Amino acid sequence: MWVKFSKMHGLGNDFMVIDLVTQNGHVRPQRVRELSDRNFGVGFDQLLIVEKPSRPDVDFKYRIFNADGSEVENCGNGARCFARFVYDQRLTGKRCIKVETANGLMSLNLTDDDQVVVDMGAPILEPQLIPFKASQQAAEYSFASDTIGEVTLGAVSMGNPHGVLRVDDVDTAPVEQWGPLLESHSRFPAKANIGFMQIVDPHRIRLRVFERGSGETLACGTGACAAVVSGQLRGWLQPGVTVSLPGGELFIDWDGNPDSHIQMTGPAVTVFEGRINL
Ligand SMILES: N[C@H](CCC[C@H](N)C(=O)O)C(=O)O
Repeated sequence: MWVKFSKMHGLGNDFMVIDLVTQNGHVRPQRVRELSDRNFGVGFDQLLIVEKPSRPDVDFKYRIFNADGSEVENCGNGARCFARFVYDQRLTGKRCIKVETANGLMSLNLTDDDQVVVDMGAPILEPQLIPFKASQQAAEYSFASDTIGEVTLGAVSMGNPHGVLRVDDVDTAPVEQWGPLLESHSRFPAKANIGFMQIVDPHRIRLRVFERGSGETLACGTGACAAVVSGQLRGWLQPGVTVSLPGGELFIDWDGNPDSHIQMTGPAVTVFEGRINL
């Protein structure tokens, strides 16, 4: 089934975006893996699918697939590109767009200065909902890893699971070595995205993220939210944080109340359009 697609990115975290509202197609994990290949396919970190919503008070359904073909609950950088895509493709004339994901509802707002503000919802901190194996909820957890030794991290879900480690310098952090080990650690029954966070000051961090199902990416929106939540809960950060990722900067605003929603602000860029046999 030939379909049109857009190739987009949010700070270098790159996506293939397909409208299955006006086009027909079915997503198969094996085909996702083929298309995500940067030599034999289009190449992307995630595939984003636009579908008709399942409820009348929502504009679209937003589905996300990692490069390995796994379908996941949320993608922050993808949400900004989703909003830009449905507006530019004239699937909606709205600049405030409500979408449903596997994690629930999100509001996406296209601003006049070419940014996108996303209401990312409230963080999920209860271990069993992250999911993370722990006897009780805490701001950080320490446990032994056979290969790494003692590990201390924060555990936060933004609909998708994240582990957040503090490091002195992201440039020398063991992302390639520890990322895959912690991504698949038994304490994360659904695996996890692993963030390596350097505290610059109470309103600025540097961050690298080894993403579940895609490896290290140039930016991770849910990872930025998880890192800011973890940093504030651990007393290192104050509300209103600029997150500097290898691909650029996001602004993450959370007042520290566990029930409060997190607002993420950042860019979304269309690189090219194409046609592909899905
Ligand atoms: N790899 C993530 C999904 C994409 C998240 C990331 N690209 C973002 O911007 O939030 C996971 O398996 O939960």
